[in-house]
Amino acid sequence: MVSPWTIGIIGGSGLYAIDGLEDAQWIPIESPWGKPSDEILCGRIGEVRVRFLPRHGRGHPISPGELNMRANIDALKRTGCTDILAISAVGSLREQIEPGRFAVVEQFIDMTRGRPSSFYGSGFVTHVSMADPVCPRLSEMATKAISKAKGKVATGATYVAIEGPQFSTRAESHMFRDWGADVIGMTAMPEAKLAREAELPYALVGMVTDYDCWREGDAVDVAQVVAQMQQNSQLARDLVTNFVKALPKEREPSPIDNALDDAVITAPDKHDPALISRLDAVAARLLNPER
Ligand SMILES: CSC[C@H]1O[C@H](OP(=O)(O)O)[C@H](O)[C@@H]1O
Ligand SMILES: Nc1ncnc2[nH]cnc12
Repeated sequence: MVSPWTIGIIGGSGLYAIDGLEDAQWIPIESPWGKPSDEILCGRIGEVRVRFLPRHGRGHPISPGELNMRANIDALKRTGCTDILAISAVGSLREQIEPGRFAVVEQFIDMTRGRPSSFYGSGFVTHVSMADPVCPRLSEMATKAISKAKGKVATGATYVAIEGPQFSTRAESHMFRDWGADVIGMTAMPEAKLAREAELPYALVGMVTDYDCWREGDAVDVAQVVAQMQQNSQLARDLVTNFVKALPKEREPSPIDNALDDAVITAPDKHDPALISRLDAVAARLLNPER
């Protein structure tokens, strides 16, 4: 029996492939939002359909601020994803969240600037709730999958997204700690917002690669991140396999499946047909209820 789950995996720095995909094929997906980061690796693990997208593209050609996150989320939705598990390299802002540990993210602080952060706008004005930005069900399953892979895990983390591509200054790093952030990265925003706008439950696992620069004498560099990523990449792959294999047979509906209910404020006679046509995948449930 085919599973009701189709899991989108967004692989971050160092995670450019996953293990154990059957019938795997890289498929180019066209999106009205432009070019996704790469083709999507489509296959299945057991009965579960899996869609894998390397966030920065294979070989990491795309910088965080230049990622076309709208195209990425739209493309995952077009391949039938019901849910997204995203994985990111992160710096730690807490002594007890040491490099090598996985941090399951619960909240975000968005310090990115000038990135297209919504599918909606004039002609279809929409305000979704981001109070609880991740799907608790996916986060819990991810936590169990990390533990099963014998990875160390911290839950309930707050992720601050910076614009990058430069790492933070020490003053910023201290400020983010004072604000309550636990981990730092450059990519999960607006990715998580866009997933919510596309009614896709989303969870984020941070792979801690460094202590950023708030500790006396510490400063992060790419070599450090890559070395730690290499040490942990098998664990990250195991976590993905464990996560998919442990999905329940049934998929109970999630409130995030209906995130657009009560979110659209523009009157139907003021809709912009050009925008509506680009929303054919992300707002399909609302716009084509008979599908
Ligand atoms: C290679 S260090 C900085 C780079 O790593 C993280 O990417 P991702 O979240 O896709 O794993 C961070 O956000 C930066 O883009
Ligand atoms: N310290 C850091 N700051 C921003 N992004 C990161 N990705 C990995 N480590 C990071």
